[in-house]
Amino acid sequence: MPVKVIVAGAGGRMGKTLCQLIFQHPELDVVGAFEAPENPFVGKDLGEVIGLPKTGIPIEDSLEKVIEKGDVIIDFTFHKASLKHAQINSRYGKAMVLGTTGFSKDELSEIHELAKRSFPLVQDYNMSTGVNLLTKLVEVTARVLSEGYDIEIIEAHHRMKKDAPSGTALKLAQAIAKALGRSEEHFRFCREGIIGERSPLEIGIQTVRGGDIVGEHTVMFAGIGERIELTHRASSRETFARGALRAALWVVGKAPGVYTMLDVLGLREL
Ligand SMILES: NC(=O)C1=CN([C@@H]2O[C@H](COP(=O)(O)OP(=O)(O)OC[C@H]3O[C@@H](n4cnc5c(N)ncnc54)[C@H](OP(=O)(O)O)[C@@H]3O)[C@@H](O)[C@H]2O)C=CC1
Ligand SMILES: O=C(O)C1=N[C@H](C(=O)O)C[C@H](O)C1
Repeated sequence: MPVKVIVAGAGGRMGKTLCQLIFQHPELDVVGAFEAPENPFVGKDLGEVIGLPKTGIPIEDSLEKVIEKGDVIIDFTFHKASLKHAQINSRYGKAMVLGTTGFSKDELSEIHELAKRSFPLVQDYNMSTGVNLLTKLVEVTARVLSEGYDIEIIEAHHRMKKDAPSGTALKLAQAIAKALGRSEEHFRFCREGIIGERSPLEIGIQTVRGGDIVGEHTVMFAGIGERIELTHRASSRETFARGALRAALWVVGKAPGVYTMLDVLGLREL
C-alpha cells in the first residue's frame, strides 16, 4: 500500500516539484494538498496547478480539511505557517517532513517540543544528499584546519527567496561551530564600514540574491598561502524534493521525536 502524502503549499516552487515527483513514485500517493487561504490556486484541481491531467484532488485552504486522509505531511511553506501546521498536527500525530527555513529560535523550539510529545518529524534546512555530505566534509575540514584558517560561508539563491541567510548556511555554520567548540556568538553576518581586522574566531556568513539561482553554498577556509573551498550547487529543486520523499518514506511509523536528514541518509556516524 503506498504511503499517503499531504502536501502543504502545493502551489509553491517546492510544493509543485514534490507533487510532480510523487505522481511518478511507486510507493507514494498524494491524497491531499492545500495552500494559504488567500492563494489563487485554492479550489483548483492539483493536476491543473502542476501541469498534469486532472487528478480529482482539489487544493484546499487548510490542513484541517485534509489531515485525516494522510500518513505524512510534507511542508515547505513559510515559518509562521509551518508552526501552525505543527500545532494542528500535534492533535493528530501524523508523521511530518518539514523543509521550511527562516524560523525564529522560539518557533523552532516550539515545533521540536510538539514533535517530541506527539509526532515523528524530519526537520532539515536542506534535504539534498549533497549538502548533507558537504556538512560532514566541512566538519572534518574544520577540525583539521582548526587554527590559522578563516572560515567564510557564502550562499546564493534566487530573487524570490524571503529569508536570509539560508537555512543551509546556518546549518553549515552550526556544524562548524560545534566541531570547533565555538558558538553562534562567533557568526558574522555580512560586513560594512570600518570594521577593523577580522577576528580569527569569526565564522562569516555572506548572502547573495539574484535571478533564478536554485541554491549554492561555498565554505571557504582561507589560510596564508592557500585556500580550500567546498561548494555545493543545486541545479534543480528535484534534489531537495527527492530527499523529502525519501524522508517521508523513512519517517512513517517512527516514534515521536525530531530527526534530520543525517538519520534518513544514515550519515550521522560518518
Ligand atoms: N529544506 C530544503 O531542502 C529546502 C527548503 N526550502 C524552503 O522551503 C520554503 C518554501 O520554498 P519555496 O517553495 O521556494 O517557496 P514558495 O513561496 O514558492 O512556496 C511556499 C508556498 O507555501 C504557501 N503557503 C504560505 N502560507 C501557507 C499556509 N498557511 N498554508 C499553506 N500554504 C502556505 C505559499 O503560498 P503564498 O504564495 O500564497 O503565500 C506558497 O505557495 C522556504 O522556507 C525555503 O527556504 C526550499 C527548498 C529546499
Ligand atoms: O529557498 C530556497 O530556495 C532554498 N532554501 C533552503 C535554505 O534556505 O537553505 C535550501 C535550498 O538552498 C533552497
